[in-house]
Amino acid sequence: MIHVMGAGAYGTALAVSLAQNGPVTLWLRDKVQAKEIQETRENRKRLPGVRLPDNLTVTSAMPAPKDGELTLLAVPTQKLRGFLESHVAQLGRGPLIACCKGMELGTGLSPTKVISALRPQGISAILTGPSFAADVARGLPTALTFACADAESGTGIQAQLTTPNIRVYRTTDVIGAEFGGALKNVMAIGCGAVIGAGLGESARSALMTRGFAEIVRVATTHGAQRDTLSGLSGFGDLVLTCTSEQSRNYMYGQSIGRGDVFDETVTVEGAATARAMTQLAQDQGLDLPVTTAVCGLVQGKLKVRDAMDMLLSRPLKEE
Ligand SMILES: NC(=O)C1=CN([C@@H]2O[C@H](COP(=O)(O)OP(=O)(O)OC[C@H]3O[C@@H](n4cnc5c(N)ncnc54)[C@H](O)[C@@H]3O)[C@@H](O)[C@H]2O)C=CC1
Ligand SMILES: O=C(CO)COP(=O)(O)O
Repeated sequence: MIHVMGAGAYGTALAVSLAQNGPVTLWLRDKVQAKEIQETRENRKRLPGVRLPDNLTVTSAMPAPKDGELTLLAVPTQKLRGFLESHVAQLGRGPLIACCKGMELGTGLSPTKVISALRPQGISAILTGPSFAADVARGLPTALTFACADAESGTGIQAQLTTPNIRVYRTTDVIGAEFGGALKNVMAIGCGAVIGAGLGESARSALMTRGFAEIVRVATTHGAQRDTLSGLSGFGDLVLTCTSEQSRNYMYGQSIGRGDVFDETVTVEGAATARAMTQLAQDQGLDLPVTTAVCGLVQGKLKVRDAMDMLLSRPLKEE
């Protein structure tokens, strides 16, 4: 049995795909909604048009995972601490696998660090990489990174997370996987803003590339390996998110660029992460020009043109 916590778009999609291997429980906090999804076999709110397989059970009763059973945490990064504070005692001693991308506002902590802070014993790991929920749920091919500091346990979990349409690669570089996944969303907001403001695709390419250099710089400063950042969870997800209109971060950026209002209920991880990383950069004396510019955009303190001018007028240097 695999347990998935959070029936948002991604939690539901992962549950659907994993159910190809065996029984899965999908937990959500709202009793009425859980009953409706379990009965209609569809998560109309978050993942419309996808029929849930028979061996996927949707419930609002918190399951009690047995030792060794995997629990996937698919709530947004900024909600992870609150979720764990309420439920960590019930989750047992099995591996807890974050399926979210971001850094926590206020602490600058990554998802696995938040998990370890609330449950110091046991494995905390992360599943990340380029994949839209709708693609995963429809059985389209995807490749993800599973990062677990313990190589032996990681190998076993990698096999359990692999499904007919999700090919899972393994790494022990948790820091690299988490920084790549968190910061690609920040860059996607910036790229969306560039396109929304009509600055052109050449400008977007410049921003993506310099954004990637920034991700590598900050992540390696924190101990990440370059290879991880060039892989699925870094470069791979950056490309997907900065170029696809399926991405909420990218579309949020576009709305900033156009000066439109964006639906505040939509999950946009990069907005809080830009603020968390800008704070971290200030505390640690790091230079993160793109992230800082995106932070200015999401806080409404900068216009896209001014942000671009700021980046373009920095001192000239070697690439
Ligand atoms: N949607 C996608 O295509 C992908 C999403 N992700 C990541 O997955 C994570 C979740 O995103 P989505 O599922 O798309 O978001 P979503 O907005 O579709 O759903 C979030 C869910 O979390 C639940 N939730 C919020 N706070 C909670 C709490 N304290 N306790 C229990 N449940 C809580 C909400 O009720 C909602 O159902 C994010 O970090 C995102 O970056 C990763 C890859 C793809
Ligand atoms: O992380 C994602 C794709 O890998 C989903 O991106 P958005 O959260 O921007 O929709």
